Amino acid sequence: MAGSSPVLMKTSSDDPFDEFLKPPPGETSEERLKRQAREEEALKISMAIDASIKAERQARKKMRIVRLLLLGQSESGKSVTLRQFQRLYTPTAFREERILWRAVIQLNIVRSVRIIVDALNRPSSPSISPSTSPKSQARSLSTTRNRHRTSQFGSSSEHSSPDDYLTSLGSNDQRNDPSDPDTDSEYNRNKLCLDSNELEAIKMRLLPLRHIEALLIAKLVPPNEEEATRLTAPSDSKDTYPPSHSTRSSYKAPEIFVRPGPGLKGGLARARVYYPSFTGSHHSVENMSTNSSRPTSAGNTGLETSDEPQEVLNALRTDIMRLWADRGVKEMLHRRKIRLEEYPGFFLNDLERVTSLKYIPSDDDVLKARLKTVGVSEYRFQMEVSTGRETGTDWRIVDVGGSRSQVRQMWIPFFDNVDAIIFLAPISGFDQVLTEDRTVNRLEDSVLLWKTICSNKLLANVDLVLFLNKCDILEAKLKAGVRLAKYVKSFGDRANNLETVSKYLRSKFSAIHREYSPNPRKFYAFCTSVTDTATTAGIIASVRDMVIRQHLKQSKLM
Ligand SMILES: Nc1nc2c(ncn2[C@@H]2O[C@H](COP(=O)(O)OP(=O)(O)OP(=O)(O)O)[C@@H](O)[C@H]2O)c(=O)[nH]1
Ligand SMILES: [Mg+2]
Repeated sequence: MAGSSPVLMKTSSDDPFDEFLKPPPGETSEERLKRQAREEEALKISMAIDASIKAERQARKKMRIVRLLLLGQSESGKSVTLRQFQRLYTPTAFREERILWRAVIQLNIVRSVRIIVDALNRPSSPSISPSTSPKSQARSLSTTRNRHRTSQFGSSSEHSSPDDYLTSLGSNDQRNDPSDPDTDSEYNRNKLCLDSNELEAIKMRLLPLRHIEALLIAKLVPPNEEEATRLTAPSDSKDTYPPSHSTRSSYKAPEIFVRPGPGLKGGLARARVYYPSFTGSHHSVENMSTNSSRPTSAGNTGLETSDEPQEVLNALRTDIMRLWADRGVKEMLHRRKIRLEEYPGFFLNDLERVTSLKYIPSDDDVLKARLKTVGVSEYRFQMEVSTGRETGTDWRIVDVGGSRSQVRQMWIPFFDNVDAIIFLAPISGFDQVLTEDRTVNRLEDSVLLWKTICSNKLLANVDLVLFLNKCDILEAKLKAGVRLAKYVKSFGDRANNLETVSKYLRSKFSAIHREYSPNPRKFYAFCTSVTDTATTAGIIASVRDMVIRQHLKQSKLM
């Protein structure tokens, strides 16, 4: 039927726009000129729009967005690495935020004191000795490397974390057995340099720290963040975390966390100290800023604060220092394999300074402070220190929670579009187990994770940078006589020093990288102590250059 319409017949054979664009019938020459002027103007506008779209596209191309992902098990040093980037490349924001970390450091100190006091109050347990525990049989990495979630090196940790240690005690029924001849209280009565009256008096005077701990948790943990305050009892370790655990008199501290992003800043900000005056604009990155937080100046070092936790810590510092300096306490901790110096957030050797009323955390303090990450967060910043090719680079660094309970699958969406990954393997943990799963050796967990990351097809073209981290702790441990060969049989009788051990472990990680990478790619590895500002600055600069290079390479491929 359509063919019967003369009009449609006409338009279908000619330009369909002719009918609409042809000059109006009877147009005068004056009208034609006006119309043509209008059409020219419209064309100009249209071309200007096109040009601006093109320019915007080019600008977007020029504005480089570099994406870096930090991966690794819990306590591997991811957040510290992020803080190092902040310290180096957004120093103004980093400096301004230092004061916010004071509450975290206060909490870290309170926890260290509680670990000591609690250990003093407990009878010792022969079953925790690595030599007597059946679980402590060291097994070689090579024989069990393919088994998931099994104890390769023994679940008894020679230098376990506080939670490991206290939990293993908690599961021991001999704890309150009065017939146990080798109790620490007995030991303390006989051997402490502080006499028992002094010791009891100190413990009594330290009691207000419990209130301070509760206060700090209330300040740091966002409202409605229940998970942050509950005791972390992984479902697969019921034996060591019985449900009745929280009602015990034993101290099993939940690790305080604040979610990254606004949660982190908000939590820190709630715990901030108010100074009579503060300065300045805030250069913080977008997702770290909160409406409620006005940064205090870290420069006001001469001002005293009204901050209850700081005042209480200041008032109790002599007692804390006496406790920590006491030879008997040291011996007791040594016998119990509690190496507080190696725990995250250790500040007991800096008490004089960090409990001062005028205390402002230093860069090093911020890097040493321990605050667990939960969730995944993107940290955005532009380098304040922008030289040459870094100009205009917009960095996105993703920091994730590394514990197994953090569901590591949450990492996967961040694999897309990533320029490089820094994978942190804390190699000092060769004789430790995971806090969240005490059947898994920390080094083994790192190796398995590394294997997973290397073999991931989504990451086939992503450069992987390996930080064999916590080399400072590793060195101290090796010097103290802890032998790698006991936990990694294949290490054999090689020299038990930092150089040999780190080289050996590096070669193992390199072999996995070679074997499991879907495509051949370069292997970058550094032995790091990311809390150390001097050595880490150079490493971070190398990583920055490498990431930028990789980013440019990827851009050209696109
Ligand atoms: N001595 C020493 N301590 C380190 C090193 N790296 C990290 N730490 C400390 O270890 C603790 C844990 O570091 P984080 O950066 O919080 O660990 P994380 O990987 O972010 O852990 P999650 O947030 O639980 O996934 C902190 O108290 C750090 O100060 C290191 O190389 N040497
Ligand atoms: Mg973290």
